[in-house]
Order: sequence, then C-alpha cells, then structure tokens
Amino acid sequence: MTLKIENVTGGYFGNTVLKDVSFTVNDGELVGLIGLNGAGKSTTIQEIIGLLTPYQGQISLDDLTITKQAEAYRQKIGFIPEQPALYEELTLREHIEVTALAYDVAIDVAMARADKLLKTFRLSDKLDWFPANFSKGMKQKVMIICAFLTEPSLYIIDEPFLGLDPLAINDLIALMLDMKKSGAAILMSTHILSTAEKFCDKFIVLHEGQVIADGDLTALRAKFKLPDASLDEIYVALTAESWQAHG
Ligand SMILES: Nc1ncnc2c1ncn2[C@@H]1O[C@H](COP(=O)(O)OP(=O)(O)OP(=O)(O)O)[C@@H](O)[C@H]1O
Repeated sequence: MTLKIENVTGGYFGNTVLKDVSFTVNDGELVGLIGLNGAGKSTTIQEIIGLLTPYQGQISLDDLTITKQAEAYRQKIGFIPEQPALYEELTLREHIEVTALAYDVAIDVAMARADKLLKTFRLSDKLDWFPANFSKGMKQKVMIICAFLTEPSLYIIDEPFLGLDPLAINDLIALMLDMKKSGAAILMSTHILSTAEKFCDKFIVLHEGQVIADGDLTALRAKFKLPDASLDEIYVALTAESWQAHG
C-alpha cells in the first residue's frame, strides 16, 4: 500500500499552510516527517487522515481516496495523535472493543492482539480502569495499543516519543519495526532526530509548509554536500539555507 501526497496545498479556513506538498510512503517503509515548530507537520497529518481537506492536490492510498471511499480509506489507517484523546466514560477494555468494532476486527481477535500489546506496555492489570486514572504516558500507551491492534496498512504517528518513558519508547520502536517488516507503511513526525536517524528509511523535511528535502540520509548528505553529517546537522544547515533563500 502506497500513501501518495500529490501537490497538496491546504490549511485552515483560508490560512494556507501547506504549499504544493508532494511525497510518498511505501509499504515496508518508515518515513520521518521532520520540521521546525509550525513547519506544517501536524497540518500534513490532518490532511492525510481527513480532518482537513486539501484546497488543491490529491491524497491517495493505492486506489483509495477519502473523498471517494471514506470508510475503506479510514480503516486502512491507524492514527496515534500527539495528545492522547480517550473516552472518559469508557474503560481500557471498552476502548479496545470500540476500536475493534470501528475497524471490523472480531472482538476475540482484537482481545488476543491486545493481550500481547497490554503485556508489552505493562497495562494487563488495568483493563477495567477509566482514563481519569491513567497518567499521560499510560493514556498514550492506550492510543498505541488501539492503533496497533487493528493492524492497519498505514500507521500515522504524531510525535510518538514525547511523554513515553525510555522502556516504552524502545517497545514502540520494536513494534514499529515489526509492523514495517510485515509490510506496513509508517509515517512518523518527530523532533527527536537522533532516533529518527537510526530507524527511519527516509525523511521528508518540511519548512514553512514546503518540502525542502526528501530522501534517505545518504541522499540528503549528497544533495547538500555534507558528507558524514548527522541528520541534526543537515537539518540545521537546511533550514538556515532556506531562511537565507527566503530573506
Ligand atoms: N487550528 C489552526 N487554525 C489556524 N492555523 C493553524 C491551526 N493549527 C495550526 N495552524 C498554523 O499552521 C501552521 C503549521 O502548524 P502545524 O501545527 O502543522 O506545525 P507543526 O510542524 O506540526 O509544528 P510543531 O512542531 O510545533 O507541532 C502554523 O503556522 C500554525 O500557526
């Protein structure tokens, strides 16, 4: 399954944020979406998951688009937002059940998948707890468990490492690598460039709503003539160059 963003221009009520954004995420690929605060990462994600509609351009998952096949398109995507959003009146078990229903996964299959994930994230004994009793990191783990138990074709993960403890970060990375190996596509926005550098197959660098670089570390180093540079160093150089170009 390939996520294709083609010449997308979009934003909020006439406030154009994204300008002619194009990139792809292929199956078996972990792609890092990086950029400064306000660069347009969350806006890009909102366009992909259908919370915003592009003013121009196309977003497709193979032959599916959100305008033509909304339900089938949405069911292919597992989304983990930056801020956990849970139903205050539902227990953890009920969150798993509601997710299974929304994604057409049989409850017993969902519970079996969840069982493994609950063990990984040390929440097995909290199935009857309500969100009010969870810490922020625990809420984020519930979002992760619900997204992964649907085994979607495409994972969209917004800032996954904020608020998770180091053990949970390692567990999440291991899960992402497993899903990638089994053919899923993953788009992850992050500011943690050292981790992105280690695990991502390629990077989309957004700056002021535009893609200013797209490729793996070797390609970025070659393109910007920075041999041996880290992703962090390339990123600082890229954004400085881009500001000069704009100024
Ligand atoms: N709900 C909104 N209404 C209007 N403008 C918005 C809204 N949300 C974001 N913006 C604007 O869109 C631009 C891009 O913001 P976005 O949240 O996509 O950036 P980001 O790259 O995700 O940043 P961060 O790293 O801080 O999360 C910013 O100029 C921001 O002011």
